[in-house]
Amino acid sequence: MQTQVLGYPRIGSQRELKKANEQYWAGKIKKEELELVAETIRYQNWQIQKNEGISLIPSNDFSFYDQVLDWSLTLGAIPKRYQPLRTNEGLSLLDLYFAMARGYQKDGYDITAMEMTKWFDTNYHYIVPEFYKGQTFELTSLKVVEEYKEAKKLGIKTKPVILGLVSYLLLGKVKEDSFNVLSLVDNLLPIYIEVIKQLTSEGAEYIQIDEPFLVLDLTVEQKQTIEFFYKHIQSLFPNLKIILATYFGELGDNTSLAVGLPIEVLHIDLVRGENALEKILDEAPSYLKLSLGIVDGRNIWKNDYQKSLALIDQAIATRGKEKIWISTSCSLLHSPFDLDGETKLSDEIKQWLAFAKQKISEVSELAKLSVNVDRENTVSYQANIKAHNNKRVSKLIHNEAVKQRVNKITEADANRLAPFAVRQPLQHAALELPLFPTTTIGSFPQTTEVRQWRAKFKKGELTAQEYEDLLKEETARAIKWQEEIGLDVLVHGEFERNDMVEYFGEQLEGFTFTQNGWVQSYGSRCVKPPVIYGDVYRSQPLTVFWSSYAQSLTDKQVKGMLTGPVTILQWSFVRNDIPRSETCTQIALAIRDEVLDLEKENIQVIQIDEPAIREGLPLRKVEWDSYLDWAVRAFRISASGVKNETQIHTHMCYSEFNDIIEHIAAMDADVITIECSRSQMELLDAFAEFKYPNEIGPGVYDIHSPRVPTEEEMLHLIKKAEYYIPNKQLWINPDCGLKTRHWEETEKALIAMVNIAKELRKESLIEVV
Ligand SMILES: CN1c2c(nc(N)[nH]c2=O)NC[C@@H]1CNc1ccc(C(=O)N[C@@H](CCC(=O)N[C@@H](CCC(=O)N[C@@H](CCC(=O)O)C(=O)O)C(=O)O)C(=O)O)cc1
Ligand SMILES: N[C@@H](CCS)C(=O)O
Ligand SMILES: [Zn+2]
Repeated sequence: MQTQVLGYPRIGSQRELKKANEQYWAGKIKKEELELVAETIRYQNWQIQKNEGISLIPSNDFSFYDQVLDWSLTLGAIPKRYQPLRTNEGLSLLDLYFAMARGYQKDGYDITAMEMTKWFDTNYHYIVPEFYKGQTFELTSLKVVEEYKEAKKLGIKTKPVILGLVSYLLLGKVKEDSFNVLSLVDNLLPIYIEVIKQLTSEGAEYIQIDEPFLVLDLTVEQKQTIEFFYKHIQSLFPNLKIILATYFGELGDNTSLAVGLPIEVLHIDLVRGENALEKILDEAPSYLKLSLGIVDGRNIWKNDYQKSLALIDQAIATRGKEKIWISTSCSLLHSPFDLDGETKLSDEIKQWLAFAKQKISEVSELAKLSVNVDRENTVSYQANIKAHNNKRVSKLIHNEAVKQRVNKITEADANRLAPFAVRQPLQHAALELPLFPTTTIGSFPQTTEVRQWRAKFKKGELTAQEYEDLLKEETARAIKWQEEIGLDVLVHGEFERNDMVEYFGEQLEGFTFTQNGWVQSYGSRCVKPPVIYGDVYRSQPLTVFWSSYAQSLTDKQVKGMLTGPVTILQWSFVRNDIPRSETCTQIALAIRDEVLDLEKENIQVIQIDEPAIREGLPLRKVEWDSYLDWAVRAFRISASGVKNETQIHTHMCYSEFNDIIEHIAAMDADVITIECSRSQMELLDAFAEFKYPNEIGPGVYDIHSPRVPTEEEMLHLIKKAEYYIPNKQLWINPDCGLKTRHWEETEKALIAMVNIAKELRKESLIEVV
């Protein structure tokens, strides 16, 4: 049986790439040292897969920052503003690449970064290609060819991975003029041909072409272009064996298109599209090989061999074993590296898990078992069955009280006492805030010191009291500084949190967490998603201590700061034995309890962050309503227990709102703060058109860049916001939390932001007079 892996985690088993990248950016190591780290990671990844006996190992799945940005550089899709860097002889292609990802503000240059957005419905972010009318392309980076050659030298004949032409175009954003992005196909095609030519002449037999858009709704023109592309490539390279990789969902109405393409292998995601197998087996022509993506690349649960083998058996019975490959559902980019390194997980839970390294063993084992007539008597099969049986009956997982509480939720539990129109004046009277109230989104810089205190505390080098005292000092400093600069609603700064989801996961029951289960979120930034293995509940307050402490230091309002149920769900590894909606409701009840405890402690403004609500939207539109119904309801359950006077905020970033605005409104938060500056306030369009009734804080500056915005820039954005939203509804705040920033730029930016609010208030007084 042939096996393949669609992609392997590239951050390194100990996040070596993250550390090396950050050192390179800080000028602490040379390019050669960074490249050596990268080479070592690639070598190790290939070796791990080879040792597991994977038949087709990917190359070009490594990336210094992001695979879509790699592809933009390969194709020469470099926005014009980077032209001065291209002609600067002191800068390498790698420097240009990092400048595109992160912006370039030094040596007299001030060039903004390219936009970043969510990779489908994952928590991974890619760099959005920018397209211009009539844009031309040129082969600029040969990374894909070089990495193929590098593996070949090591004796491994890989399958290079590239992004399909239509998916690449659809991932991008049209800039300046509005035009049909498919009009660029003719200009782009020659570069694809050139890349494939170079790869095949180096000996590449297989190329994996990723076309994830095939699991989304496509227009007729998009479908035709996909067909045209593959037919064209196959006519030019008749000996090339194309593996067409689709993932993150079912092919659905694109099935006949996909199975009819002139390709060698069609890869399908059987984790997300288990029910689609029959249709594909029916429709696929007999010569087509099917790669079954049976091992989940997006979760950490051990594969259920019994269930997987039933599907594999069905496929083999229909097509014969020569036509069936075994694979991961998608790239393992979304999985942590290696379970073996986890020494603190309970043995009971650990036996249910598999990280990337274990997942490739599963691919290999499944391939072997699928052709073994005596599989039931093998050690690997027996061990797998035993682990799953243990899980099914484990006392760790089920909690009757939680299930009963979920069943008893009433409509009233999901509704505030009075509508917003009644709540708003009560809140204004209670909070006495000025026009254009200023606030921040929650986190302040997580400095190296703060992270080191936590690391030392975890290693036992600081006592709990010492750690708490240091965090108290940091919080007190932040409160004092916010008071000094004149912010209206203060935050405690989130210094005690390692991450806005992991922190909650560490304290809630039904969750466990890992020591080293890092997954890349963007560039060098990683997250360690907690693991939800059982029914969730709150056994003790989660945040009350820090919010109350901060509130005790000031007469101004301090916002309580919580992560919402949908975001906790979305950014965790979620149990797969009950529907996600049920787990989400359990989390909502836990957060509701916390909201009520904060209110009891006289916290009058409480923010429940839901940045992931948009990202959780199913890829197919037909499934949107059902998701939005339970997701919005979960938020409402978490927020609705409070008095009318208590002001509930929510926050969202990286989100387009146009198509879900009525559901955002249905969340009924009193104030929503959103990331808005990079779209130059265009995101407000949806709120204006919908006549969104509640209050809004459109972000007035981009927090992802160290660049300090000028007062003029921010003022310009607020003036634009006023065009969309009446100023009585407007708040002034940055785009998102400031945890990734340094204090130096944070101070300058926020002082400027507060100044502008003061100016605007003066202006509005003059207007009234
Ligand atoms: C808002 N975003 C978030 C997303 N998902 C989340 N789960 N959380 C988010 O905040 N998705 C969408 C966006 C993505 N944005 C970000 C932004 C920033 C990060 C980030 O900064 N990640 C950190 C890791 C954060 C963390 O967990 N830190 C821990 C451990 C820190 C650590 O590495 N310690 C060192 C020792 C410390 C030292 O000596 O310096 C170690 O263990 O080796 C902590 O603070 O305790 C990152 O560094 O990548 C992610 C997503
Ligand atoms: N409260 C969080 C939200 C990030 S989306 C923060 O400020 O970091
Ligand atoms: Zn945010």
